Amino acid sequence: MITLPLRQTLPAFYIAGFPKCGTTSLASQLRRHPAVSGLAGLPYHEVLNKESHFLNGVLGPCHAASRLLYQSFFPTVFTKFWAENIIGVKRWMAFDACPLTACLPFAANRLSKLTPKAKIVFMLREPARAIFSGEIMLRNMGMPLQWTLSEESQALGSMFEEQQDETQLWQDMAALGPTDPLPAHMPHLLYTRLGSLMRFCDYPERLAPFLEHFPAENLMFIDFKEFVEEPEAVIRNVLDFLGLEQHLFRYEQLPPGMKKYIGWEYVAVESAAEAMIFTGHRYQPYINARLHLPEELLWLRI
Ligand SMILES: Nc1ncnc2c1ncn2[C@@H]1O[C@H](COP(=O)(O)OS(=O)(=O)O)[C@@H](OP(=O)(O)O)[C@H]1O
Repeated sequence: MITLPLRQTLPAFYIAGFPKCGTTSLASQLRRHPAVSGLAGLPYHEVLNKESHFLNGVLGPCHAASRLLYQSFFPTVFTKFWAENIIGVKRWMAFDACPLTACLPFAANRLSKLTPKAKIVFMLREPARAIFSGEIMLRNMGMPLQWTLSEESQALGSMFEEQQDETQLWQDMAALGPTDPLPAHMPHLLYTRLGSLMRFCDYPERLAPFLEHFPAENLMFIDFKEFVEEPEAVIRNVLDFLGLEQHLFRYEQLPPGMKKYIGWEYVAVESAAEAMIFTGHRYQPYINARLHLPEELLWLRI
């Protein structure tokens, strides 16, 4: 709070999603550009200077709209001064790479009020693999999930059935005004239910509010596969999209951010490779059929 008068910045751009689609890796690469800063967070974990969770209610359900509070996440005027006047970059910019943003139906409206000129990058990945990656992350964090994509399940259909409280949550989130308090149980339901992860991957529905609130030329879409295969080319496209100087960025290969580690004690999984193959084959067609991916997004399939 003491430093708040020095924190006058809101994001010039977002990596708004989607969860488990390579957002941490892209954010780490962009932070290496001298004109770019992430959050002024803590150094202990790769996500702490990457994603604010501001719209997810990290400051409490009533504080997910305040410009001043959002500014408190970003670096002070000293960082901007240093970058622009001493290093000599054209324009210094901060960004938030909270991948849940793209999943929140009220986010586009709020971001358009806070930062109408912002540019927004979305990374998309084949849904079954994104969901499986999410499951493993949550299990590794000790989450007692009631569902799994890693085991032969007789109840394939019912496992994917959305529960009433989830359906209600999505209706409530869609109806939120720009400064309304968030539903109190929102973070819990979003992080624990398979239905939520399925909704996250309903890319056309999730992207619709962003297309409504931002001009199309401010939005960029990245195929996770392309990012993995040609990282430097993709990053350089992002630099162009953001108007960042190419010559100030030197590409270096980094370890994949938030990489899956199958280490929880779960009897059905014998190896990460086996679990991946099994998941891809068994659930991928089912998930895609339920999501009704339109023609334009069929490239996401394995
Ligand atoms: N360069 C590269 N090559 C291969 N795979 C990569 C790369 N960068 C990120 N990843 C994979 O992306 C997954 C993590 O995505 P996110 O960083 O968006 O996750 S998070 O939502 O922020 O938790 C996570 O996927 P899984 O390993 O399947 O869990 C990362 O391994």
